Amino acid sequence: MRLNIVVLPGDGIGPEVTGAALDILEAVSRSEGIELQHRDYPFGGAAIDACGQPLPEETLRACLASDGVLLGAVGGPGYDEAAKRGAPRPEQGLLGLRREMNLFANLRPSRLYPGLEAASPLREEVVAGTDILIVRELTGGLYFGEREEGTVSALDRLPYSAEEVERVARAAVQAAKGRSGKLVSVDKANVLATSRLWRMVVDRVAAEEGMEVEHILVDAMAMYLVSEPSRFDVVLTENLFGDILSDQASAVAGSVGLAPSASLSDPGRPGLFEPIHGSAPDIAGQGIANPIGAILSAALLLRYAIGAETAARKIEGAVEAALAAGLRTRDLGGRATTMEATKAVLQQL
Ligand SMILES: NC(=O)C1=CN([C@@H]2O[C@H](COP(=O)(O)OP(=O)(O)OC[C@H]3O[C@@H](n4cnc5c(N)ncnc54)[C@H](O)[C@@H]3O)[C@@H](O)[C@H]2O)C=CC1
Ligand SMILES: CC(C)CC(=O)C(=O)O
Ligand SMILES: [Mg+2]
Repeated sequence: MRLNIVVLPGDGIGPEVTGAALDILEAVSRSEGIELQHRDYPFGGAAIDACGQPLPEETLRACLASDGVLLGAVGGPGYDEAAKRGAPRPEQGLLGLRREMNLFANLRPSRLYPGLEAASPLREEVVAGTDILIVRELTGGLYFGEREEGTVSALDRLPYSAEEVERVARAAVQAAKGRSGKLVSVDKANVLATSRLWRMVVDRVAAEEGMEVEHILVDAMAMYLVSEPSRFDVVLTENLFGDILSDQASAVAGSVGLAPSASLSDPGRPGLFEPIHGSAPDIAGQGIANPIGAILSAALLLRYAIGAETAARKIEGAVEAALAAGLRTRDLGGRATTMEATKAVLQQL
C-alpha cells in the first residue's frame, strides 16, 4: 500500500507536533508495509514569511494531489500585529485550504482515556465514560460569510444553504451508525434563521436515515458538556459552535493537546488531519507541547485516506497504553517533553 502525504507544519508548536506525528507514522508504516512518502510545504505564517501569502499556489496544488494532508497549526501574535497593518492572516490560509479542498465534515473526537480522570477539571464520577464525537460543519457559516471590517461598525454574515446542512448531517448520521447510534444536533433555533433551517434539514435527513435525533440549544449544550458529558455520543453542529464546543469537550477529557481531527470531503477526495489546538505561542519552541493530538490525527489519516484500519488502531492502542503507563506531558500535570512523549508512544508500538 502507498501513502503520499503533504505535511504542513505551520507555526508555533505546529512543527514540533507534526514532527512527532511523522515519527509515529513512519514507524507504523514500516511495520505495516505501507510505502509512505511525505513532503513539507509552506503554510500559514511560515508561508507568509517565505512568500507573502498563507496558502501558496504550490502548497494548494500538492494538497489537492495528495492522499491526505497532515497539518500542525497556524497563527501567532506577530502575525496578528502585522494583520493590523494590512498583512494577510495565517488563519485565512487555513480557511482557504478548507474551502478549496471542500472539507465540509470535521470529525473531532474527545474521549476520556483510562487513567486520565485526574487531568479533567471535572469530578471523576461526572467525567467517567466520556466519549464524544463532534461533527462540525467546516466550510460554511460565519467563518465563510461576507465580512466588513470597521472601527465604528463591522459585519460578519452567517449564511447556510440546505445543501450544506444536508451533506454534513449525512456524515454525522453515518458516524452515529458506526457508534452507539445516539445523535444530538446543536443549534440556536430560538434566535437564528440559519439554525431553524439547520433543524429542519437535520430532522429530514434523520427521518430518511431512520435515526432519532435530539436537538439541544447551544447555550444549554455548553452547560451539559460540563455537567453530564458522558451522556453524549455524536454531536452535530455548525462551524462556529463546533469550534467552541470541541475545545470545551477536549478540556473535559483532559487537555486540548490530546484531541485530533479529520476534515473530510466527498469520497475519493483527500482529507486534512490536524490536532484541534492552535499554535500555542505561550509554549512554542520549548519542546513541551503535547504531541498526542497530532499523533492521533495521523491515525485518522491512515484510517480515512487509505483505509489502513490496523495501522490506525495500532497508533491509537499505543497512545492509550502509553497514557495508561503514566505518560503525562505538562498540560496533563506531568513533566514529559514532546520528545519523551513521542518515545513513550513509539515504545508501545
Ligand atoms: N487549526 C489551527 O491552526 C488553529 C490556530 N489557532 C491559532 O493559534 C494561535 C493561538 O491560539 P490560542 O487561542 O492560544 O489557542 P491554542 O490552542 O494555541 O492554545 C490554548 C492553550 O492551550 C495550550 N495548548 C494548545 N495546544 C497544546 C498542546 N499540544 N500541548 C500543550 N498545551 C497546548 C496552549 O499552551 C494554551 O495555553 C492563534 O493565532 C490562533 O488563531 C487557533 C486554533 C486552531
Ligand atoms: C484558526 C481558525 C480558522 C479555526 C479554529 O480555531 C479551528 O478550526 O479549530
Ligand atoms: Mg478552534
